[in-house]
Amino acid sequence: MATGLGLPESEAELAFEGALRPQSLAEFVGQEKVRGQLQLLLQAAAMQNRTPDHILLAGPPGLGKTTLAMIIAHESGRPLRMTSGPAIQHAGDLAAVLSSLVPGEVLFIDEIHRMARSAEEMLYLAMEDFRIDIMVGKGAGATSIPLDLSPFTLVGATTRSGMLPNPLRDRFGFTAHLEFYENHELEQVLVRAAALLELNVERRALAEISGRSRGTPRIANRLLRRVRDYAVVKGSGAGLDAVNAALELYDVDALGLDRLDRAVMQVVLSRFDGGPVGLNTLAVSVGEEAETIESVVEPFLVRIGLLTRTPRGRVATRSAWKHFGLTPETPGAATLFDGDL
Ligand SMILES: Nc1ncnc2c1ncn2[C@@H]1O[C@H](COP(=O)(O)OP(=O)(O)OP(=O)(O)O)[C@@H](O)[C@H]1O
Repeated sequence: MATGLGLPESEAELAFEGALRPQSLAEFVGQEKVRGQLQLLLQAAAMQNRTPDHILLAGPPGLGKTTLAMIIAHESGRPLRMTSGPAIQHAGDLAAVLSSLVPGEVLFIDEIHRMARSAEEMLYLAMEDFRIDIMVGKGAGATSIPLDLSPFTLVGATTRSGMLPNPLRDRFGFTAHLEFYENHELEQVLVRAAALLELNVERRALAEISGRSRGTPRIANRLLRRVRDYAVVKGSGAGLDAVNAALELYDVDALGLDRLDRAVMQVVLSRFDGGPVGLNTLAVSVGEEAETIESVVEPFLVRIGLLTRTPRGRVATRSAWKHFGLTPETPGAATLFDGDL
C-alpha cells in the first residue's frame, strides 16, 4: 500500500509495524466504544461456548483493523487465517479457503469490498449456514455439490463499507466503525513505538508528531521513524527542533497534510474556485484513483474541516482558504464559504 509519505512500505517498515501491534484489547489504545462492544461480543461467545458472530471492521486505512482482527483471534483463543478481497478473484479461490478452515477458526478478509461478485454470493451462504455449493461442470451438465463447512468467524475489513452489497453487510452480527484517534491517544501509541526503537523523544516532540499524524496510528509510527532517521544522521537527539526539521523535509505540514492532501485542496481551491468539484474530476486532476481520494484523503480533510461533501461535489471550507493563505477571487466561490451547500 502507498504510505502517507507517498513512498512504498519497505520490508523493514512492515516488520516493525508488525512488532508494534498490540496483542490484546486492553493494550489497544483508543476506540473505547468499539473495544467495549467487541469485549462483550467475545465474552458472550466464550460463556456460551460458541464461535463469535461475524464482525465487520470499517474505517480509513491505518486505524487498526488488521490489529483488531488479530486481537479477536488471540482473545478468543482461536487460530487466524488471513486473506484479502483482491486475492479472491473467483468463487473457487474462496471455496479453497473456506473448505480448509479448522473448526472455530477466525477468517480475516482485508479489503472485503474488493472480492469478486461470485465469491460474495458464495460467502452469503457460508456465513449463514456454514455450507457452500460447489459448481461442477458447465452448461446443461453442470451440477452443484453441497459442502458443509466448519463453523468459523468471519472478520471483514473495509475502507468503503458503502461499497458492500446489503446482503453481505446484513450477515455481519456487528459492524465496528473505527474513528480517527485523538492526539493524546496517538501520543500513547508513540510512547510504545519510541521504546521499541530505543529512541528517547521529548514529550513535546511526541505531541508535535501526534498533531501531524492525521489521527492515524500507522502514520504516527511512520513519522516517528523519519524523526529517528533524522536524529541518527544529524546526531541531533529527538527534540522538538528535530521533529520540525524532519517533518518539513518530508513535506508534512502543521496540520499533518501530506503532498496528496495538499494537491487535492489546491485543485479545489485554485482550479475550481473552492468547488463544488466532482470526485472523478478531482481524482484525474491530481493523478490519483478516485477510490484513494475517497477512502484515504477525503475522510481526514472532512474531519479537520477543510472540505465538505455535498450532493454537487466537494467544497472547500473557510478554514481551507485560510490554511492555504488564499482568498476566493470570484463571487461564485465566495458564496461557498458560509453556505450549507
Ligand atoms: N489502537 C492502536 N494502538 C496501538 N497501535 C495501533 C493501534 N491501531 C493501529 N496501531 C498500529 O498502527 C499500525 C497500522 O495498524 P493496522 O495495520 O491494524 O491498520 P489497518 O486499519 O488494518 O490498515 P489497512 O486498512 O491499511 O490495512 C500497526 O503498526 C498497529 O500496531
